Amino acid sequence: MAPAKIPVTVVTGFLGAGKTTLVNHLLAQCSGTYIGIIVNEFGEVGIDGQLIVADDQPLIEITNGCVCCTVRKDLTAALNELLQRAERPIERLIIETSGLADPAPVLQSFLADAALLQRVELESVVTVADAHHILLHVDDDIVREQIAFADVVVLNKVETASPQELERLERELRRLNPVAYLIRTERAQVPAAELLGAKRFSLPHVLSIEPDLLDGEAHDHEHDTSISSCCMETDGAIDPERFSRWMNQLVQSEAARLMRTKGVLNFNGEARQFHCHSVHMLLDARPGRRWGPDEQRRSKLVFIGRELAVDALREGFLGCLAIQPKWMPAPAAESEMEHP
Ligand SMILES: Nc1nc2c(ncn2[C@@H]2O[C@H](COP(=O)(O)OP(=O)(O)OP(=O)(O)O)[C@@H](O)[C@H]2O)c(=O)[nH]1
Repeated sequence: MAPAKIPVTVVTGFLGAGKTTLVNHLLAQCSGTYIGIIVNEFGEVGIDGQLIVADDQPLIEITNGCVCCTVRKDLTAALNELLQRAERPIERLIIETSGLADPAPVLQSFLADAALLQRVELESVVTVADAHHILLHVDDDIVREQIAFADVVVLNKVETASPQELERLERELRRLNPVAYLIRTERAQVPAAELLGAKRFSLPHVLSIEPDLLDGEAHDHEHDTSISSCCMETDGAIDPERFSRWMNQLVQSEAARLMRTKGVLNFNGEARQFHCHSVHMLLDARPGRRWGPDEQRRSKLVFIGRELAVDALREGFLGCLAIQPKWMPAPAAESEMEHP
């Protein structure tokens, strides 16, 4: 008898919707299950790999592009690598796409790869929608595709919207996808049993949206090339007050251009990491895990947006160092990329 196929859940949704929060919540509920995780980030420097709490679970981070195009081959390679290097048989796979990924080519990677299809089975596509921001982006092709392809839509951050707004959002989501199972959540608190184990993926449904999906070469989606990312990194400790002041000002002054920041920070004198997020003007910072005794305490902050003022961002970030250099050095590392 052929071995059972490994169920795969694809978690998608726009920048900052709550995908990593959802993945962490699912992992926390499935501590007895050996789950392989692949996480893809838009920028060159990965942060999500550090934000996902996957202590004993195998995790591969794909950076340097968007999983739906430039690194599509990397996704298949990452899947094969996970399956090979796992210490014991993987029971389930979760793939978190970048917030700018078109889900169609991601699904294509599975459905058009005969060898992979022998081993894995798409169980469901879960799209996280941000109740606070979805209407800002709902006209973007990528967002519409993410919703249209969903088997489940998790309408997250519901505490930020009124009951009337939620009704309106749900009508909009239903218009884009009349068949998806819809769940309202705060902090992506979905019982794992509602998402994992329920086979909801429907090939006829995705083919009705993208008829040539099974044609391995087809790849006709468009990207918003005006969105780019850059990352600042430093080994110097960050002053929490300076940083908080700077970030608060930044998300307001750059509200039109800055869509997302996420970072892991080494705050001066703190034994724990600090995780900082902004989604447009919504700011969130909270302590993360303790730094390891021999771990290099490197701060990383990724910015995603339109026409990012990279020099000003770098200057602002270095201005948060606890010990200000006498001369302003180039940051330890800095990278920029544009959406292909
Ligand atoms: N207010 C509020 N914030 C939330 C909720 N769920 C998640 N967040 C916050 O939203 C921010 C983004 O959450 P993530 O889970 O990192 O979002 P993501 O979709 O993985 O983001 P990308 O990887 O950039 O696409 C974080 O600060 C979360 O703590 C929620 O229900 N309400």
